[in-house]
Parts: sequence; C-alpha cells; structure tokens
Amino acid sequence: MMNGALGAMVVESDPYMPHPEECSADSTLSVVVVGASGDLARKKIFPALFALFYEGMLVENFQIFGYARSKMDDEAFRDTIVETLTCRIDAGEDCGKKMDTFLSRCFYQQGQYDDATDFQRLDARLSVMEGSLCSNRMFYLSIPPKVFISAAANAADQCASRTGWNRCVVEKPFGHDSASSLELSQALGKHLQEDQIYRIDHYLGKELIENLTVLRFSNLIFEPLWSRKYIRNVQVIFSEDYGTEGRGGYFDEYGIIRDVIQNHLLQIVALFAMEPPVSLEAEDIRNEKVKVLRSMKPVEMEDVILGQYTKRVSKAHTYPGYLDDDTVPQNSITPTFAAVAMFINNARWDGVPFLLKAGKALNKRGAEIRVQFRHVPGHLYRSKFGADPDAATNELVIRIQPDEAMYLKINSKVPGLGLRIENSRLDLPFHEERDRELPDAYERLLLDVVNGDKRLFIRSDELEAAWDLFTPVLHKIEELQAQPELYPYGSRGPVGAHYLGAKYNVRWGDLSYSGNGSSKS
Ligand SMILES: NC(=O)C1=CN([C@@H]2O[C@H](COP(=O)(O)OP(=O)(O)OC[C@H]3O[C@@H](n4cnc5c(N)ncnc54)[C@H](OP(=O)(O)O)[C@@H]3O)[C@@H](O)[C@H]2O)C=CC1
Ligand SMILES: O=C1O[C@H](COP(=O)(O)O)[C@@H](O)[C@H](O)[C@H]1O
Repeated sequence: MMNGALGAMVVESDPYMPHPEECSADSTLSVVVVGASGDLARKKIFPALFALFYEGMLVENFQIFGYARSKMDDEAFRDTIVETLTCRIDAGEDCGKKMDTFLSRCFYQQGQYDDATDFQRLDARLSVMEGSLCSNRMFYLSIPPKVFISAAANAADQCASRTGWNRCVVEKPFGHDSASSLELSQALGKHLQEDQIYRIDHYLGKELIENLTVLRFSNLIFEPLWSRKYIRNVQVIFSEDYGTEGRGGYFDEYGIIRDVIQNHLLQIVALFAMEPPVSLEAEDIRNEKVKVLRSMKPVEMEDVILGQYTKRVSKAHTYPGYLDDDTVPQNSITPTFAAVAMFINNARWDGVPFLLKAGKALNKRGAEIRVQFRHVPGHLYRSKFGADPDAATNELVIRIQPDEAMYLKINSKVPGLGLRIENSRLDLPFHEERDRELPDAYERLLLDVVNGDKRLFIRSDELEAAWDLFTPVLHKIEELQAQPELYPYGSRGPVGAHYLGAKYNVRWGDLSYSGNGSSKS
C-alpha cells in the first residue's frame, strides 16, 4: 500500500496522507504519466502540466516522467510531447525558453504495466533525480481500464515515495456497471488508500462548472428560486459535431450513456441540485452531492431514447457513419446518442424533470445547462406573447463550452412607442473584456491534485450511487438488444428526444425557434 510499509513520514494509524506542506520547503515533485504515449496524455495532460509550469504553479524542483510500453528515449519522448504544447498564455513572453526548460525536466521510462521490475527501474531513476529532497509523487493512470489495476499496484508497491505524499489519478471509465465498479474500487483499495485516489471527471474542472456553485451560493437572487416552486425543468445538454474518430474501439464497449451521461452530466446535476454544503471543504461538498444522487430515481427504460449516427454525403464531403469506423464491430447497436429523463425524490426537486441529452456527430459542439422557470402566474402580458407561453418563459443558460457564458432570458419592453415585449438576455460572457484564456479543465484538476484538494474529484460512494442509477437500465438495454434510432451525421439527433421532452412538457431549449424561424436559443 502506498506510504504504508514504505512511508517513513506517515504514522500508520493516520488514515490521511501528508499534504505538501508536510514536506519542508525543500521538496520535490515527481509526476509520472502512465500511458504517456497515448492520446489523452499528449492532448491534455502534458499541455496542462506545461501550462502550470508556465504560470509558476509547480514547485521549483520537479520532474515529469512518461511511462509506457512504446520504445522511446528521452529525446524522442520530448519530440512527441512538444507537438502539443502551446504558448497560449502571453504567447510572446519568453515562451520558447520556458518550453525548453520544461522539456528538459521531462523524461521517459519504457516498461510494461504489469512488470514489477520495470516499475522498480522507474523508482530508481526517480530517486536519483529527487536526491535527498523530500519527494511527493503523483501517478496519472492514463491507460485503458484493463491495465489499471496492475499499473496501480506496481506504482503503489514498487514506486511509492518513501518521504512525501503519493497520489494516484484514475481516469474514467470507473467500471462498466455497479458490480465492475465495485470490483475496481476494491482492487484499487488493496494498494491505495481512498485518500490517495483522485478519480477524475474533467467536466468538474471546467470553468463554468466551478462557477455553478458560486452562482448559486454567493448571489441572493438565485438560491430562493432554486427549487420545484419556481423551476419547471432542468436540461443538461452535451453535443459534439464529430464522431468517434479513432476512439471507436473504446467507445463501442461503453456507449454514450457510460461515456458521458453517467459521469459528466450526472455530476453536473449533482452539483446543480445539491443542498448548500456546510463549507467549501471537499468532504462537505461531496456529502451533499452523494445525498442528491441517492435521492434520485434509477432511470427507467421508458425514459430513455437511444440513437446512432449514420453516414451523410454532402456535395463537399462524406461524413462516415458510426458503423463505417473500422474499429467498430459491424452491426453494432451501441448508442452514440441518448436522452434520459431523471427525477430527484426530495422536497426541493420532487416532480421536476431533469432531462439529460448527449450525442456525437450532431449539428454543433456544445455543452450547457438550461434552467426553465415556471410561467408567470396570471401572466398580465399574456396577449403580447401569442399562443405560446414558452415564448415568455424565463430561462437561465449556463454555457459550459464553447464561448463560456451565463445568460438569463427575461422579458422586457422594446424601446419606443407602443407596447411590444421581447424575450432578451441579461448576459455574462466570459471571454470578452478578459485578457487571458480560461485554463483548461486538466490544468485546474492537476493543480488540485498537487494541492491535495479533492473537491472536484469523485468519492467512492458518489461513484457507487451514480452507477446504481444507471446499471438497471443499462442491463435492460443490453438484455433487450434495444435498437437505436438512426440519425444522420451532422443532424440534430433522433426525433425520439422530442417525444421524451413532450412526455414531461419540456421543450429542449437548444432547439427552440421563434415563430419567424430564427434561433432564439
Ligand atoms: N482520450 C481521451 O480524450 C479521453 C480518455 N479518457 C481515458 O483516459 C485513459 C487513456 O486514454 P487514451 O490516451 O485515449 O488511451 P489510449 O488508447 O491512447 O491508450 C494510452 C496508452 O496505453 C497503452 N495501451 C493502449 N492499449 C493497450 C492495451 N490493450 N494494453 C496495454 N496497454 C495499452 C498505449 O501505450 P503503450 O502501447 O506505449 O504502452 C497507449 O498509448 C483511458 O482510460 C480513457 O478511457 C478519458 C477521457 C477522455
Ligand atoms: O470524457 C469524454 O469527454 C470527451 C468530451 O470532452 P470535452 O472536454 O472535449 O467536451 C468526449 O469526447 C469523450 O467521448 C469522453 O470520453
């Protein structure tokens, strides 16, 4: 177990690992990215580490090790990661030099994930570099699930720091259903204390998701409205305008519910709907999230719509269907789109539909939360809005990406003579008037790991509760071999999603159109 037998600085009875401050000022940080040759490592993890270094967020003494089976030396490794590093912050200022310094601290160790000796070699190299300094080690497991356990075991048993903290970041998928997730947790628990496990859900690191709790709990005007009394429905919508492209092999084993809805979207719902936490401490927030998840009704088959995208040929381009991906089995019925209706059986949310929708290869890329408020009772201005009461509904939109923004749709008078009323926006854009780009989710989350802040990571009981909500319906879908509704690449997705909305009197906010055909979403 990490820092168990080996942990000279840890008292055995203390269930928590020491925090960085427990190493003196002269500490060193080693980050080991296991699966360093992979897509996620190159696209997200190394760029985020570089951004943290660039912003001066890493300690003075640090080293980054890539670990994977691919044959490479340090130089070849640096050549592969440099391609994805960008000087996105203050591009002009000294970036090239900083990049060179960063790269000079990056090293590569080739090894198998299940070979103890290979990890001992890594440990030996780390120890040489760390010298006599107190050393903290972070292991980022950026590998496919089937090698998770062996890699975690070897990192913990062969490669743990003997002087400082050891933390292990685990990427989703955290299992396939309740049983496999429990198995995974138990297997990890043989080598790591829960306190050392950082289950990452990168949606929790997105700027607007961090802002969701600030919006709710630091403004007087929202919290009083935040319940069934004023909120008619809540929609959490994720769409991508590209298909599985290259990840079909992984995706086909999971499908969109496991890939996006059971984790990213459900986490958003939990944060959105939780009661005010006692404090901003990680455990207080996670206690509230788990309570909401446990109050939710497991998803029922009749509240699920499934879809799968098909080829679309336009004049300029042929967009491949899901089944055209070579890594996807022929005749696969794995859903690339799903819409589900969920309910929270507690006093605050009883009867309010939470509609979640996620799809690949749709007409646009975006992620947003839409909160539709109830109609104004006895609406004095009813006649000004025509027959459609939804045209006058207040709606709060939290756009997670792209172009992060929050806006509230309100009704106001069109200036001038007469009394025309329009539905317009109170807008809080996040890009305009700000001189820097927003940090990527992985930057925030990696910094949190370094700081030992677990607020934005999933606790094991949250994970269990999340799987309990989806496991029965996922099994049912498999048992029934439920056929997804086909939709063309680049379309708005299956029409079934509209029927699901209609069943609960919900009109999807992202697809609303005003009478004259222009988008008002
Ligand atoms: N890519 C993404 O955008 C996202 C990924 N994730 C998760 O992050 C983790 C890493 O993802 P990603 O980088 O895409 O994964 P990859 O498929 O790119 O795999 C990462 C590395 O693992 C090794 N590997 C691949 N297949 C096997 C295998 N069958 N047996 C042993 N080793 C293997 C390879 O390294 P080598 O051969 O050199 O050992 C590969 O470079 C996964 O758990 C994924 O689900 C989560 C969210 C998004
Ligand atoms: O976890 C995942 O997320 C990505 C979408 O992440 P984003 O930050 O680019 O919105 C998704 O494409 C992938 O299928 C899923 O595994």
